[in-house]
Amino acid sequence: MTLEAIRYSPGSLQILDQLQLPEHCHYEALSSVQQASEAIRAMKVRGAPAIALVGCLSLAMELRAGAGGPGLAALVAFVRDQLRLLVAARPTAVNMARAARDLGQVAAQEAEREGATEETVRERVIRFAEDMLEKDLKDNRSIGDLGARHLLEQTNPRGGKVTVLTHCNTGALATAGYGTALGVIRSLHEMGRLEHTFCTETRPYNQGARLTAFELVYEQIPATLITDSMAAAAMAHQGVSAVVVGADRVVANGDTANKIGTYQLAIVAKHHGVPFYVAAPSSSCDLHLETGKEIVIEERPSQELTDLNGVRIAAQGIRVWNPAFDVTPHELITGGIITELGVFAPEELRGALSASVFSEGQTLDSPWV
Ligand SMILES: CSC[C@H]1O[C@H](OP(=O)(O)O)[C@H](O)[C@@H]1O
Repeated sequence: MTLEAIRYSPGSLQILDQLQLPEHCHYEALSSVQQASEAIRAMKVRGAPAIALVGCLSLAMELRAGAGGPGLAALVAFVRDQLRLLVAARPTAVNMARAARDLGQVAAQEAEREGATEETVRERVIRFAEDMLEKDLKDNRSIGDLGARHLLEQTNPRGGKVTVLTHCNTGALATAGYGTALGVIRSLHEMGRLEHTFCTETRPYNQGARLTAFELVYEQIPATLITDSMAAAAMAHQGVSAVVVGADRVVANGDTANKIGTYQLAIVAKHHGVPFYVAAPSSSCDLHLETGKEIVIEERPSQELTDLNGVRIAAQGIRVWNPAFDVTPHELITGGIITELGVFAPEELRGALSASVFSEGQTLDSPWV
């Protein structure tokens, strides 16, 4: 069994407080959108898919408790207002914005249905949010298996094992379970084809050292922790077969926003001829944006860089730049973009996804919320 970032049953939502990992496994109960928004902003829960799941399930909790209304129009307006609050919590990952658009559509469409009541609107939205959990887990298993098979074909035709380098945390702690890039590593391990994993510590939040290392040790997957600055040397001397990272937003031309440090990994991988993969569900793809230049990059508080476990490690008075993400140009994504629908070259993405990413009646430029 993998670790659970989210524990949900009708009427109960808990998140594993990832600020306390790996020392303490503390689950925090959430019962409102405001609480979820604050937990997401504080990065108690993080990871593009997990952010969307916790946000939507917190709205389900409120609706199950009878929030919103009275009247259908007021209820739909309430749903949309709550979703906007969640989308505003962290701007770079697209998953929450996509889920907000979809949930808003579900509420509005049900409210317009002949015979609709407040109860049926609440039920439709709750069910959509709950179904997201199972879909994410199913998508991640597809991403893991499709990515593992593609990576093996591209890097190791002789049937041996491969060594993969990954960045940040893209595992069970960033999703409903199994993970995206870490899902590929899990699938390689299950196939008996994983020689070793290198995980970068991923300063300044240390998702790699605190979360990915925790998941890999927990499941006894062979892995070595390295600093972000060791990645080039690892690719030069440690037999790295491929780099696989996650994504917060993949745009139409394949440019990808992901955790800060991803861009330089892609440059180093290119230099060493190491295939560079992005693993992400289609819900992390945003065909509304043409290139990565349009992606809003979140900047986090300077204390997250200057302090470590509440102790200041940087000189007082120094200025800080702390972007949480960077953008990797599509031409550096040489292995491909691994989704639950298949593995695509960046130039194939738009055609492959545009027919399937948008729900009925959505167009390429449908507004998010
Ligand atoms: C499958 S998680 C995708 C993505 O989210 C992480 O960012 P954060 O920890 O700030 O939420 C990281 O960029 C992962 O690659």
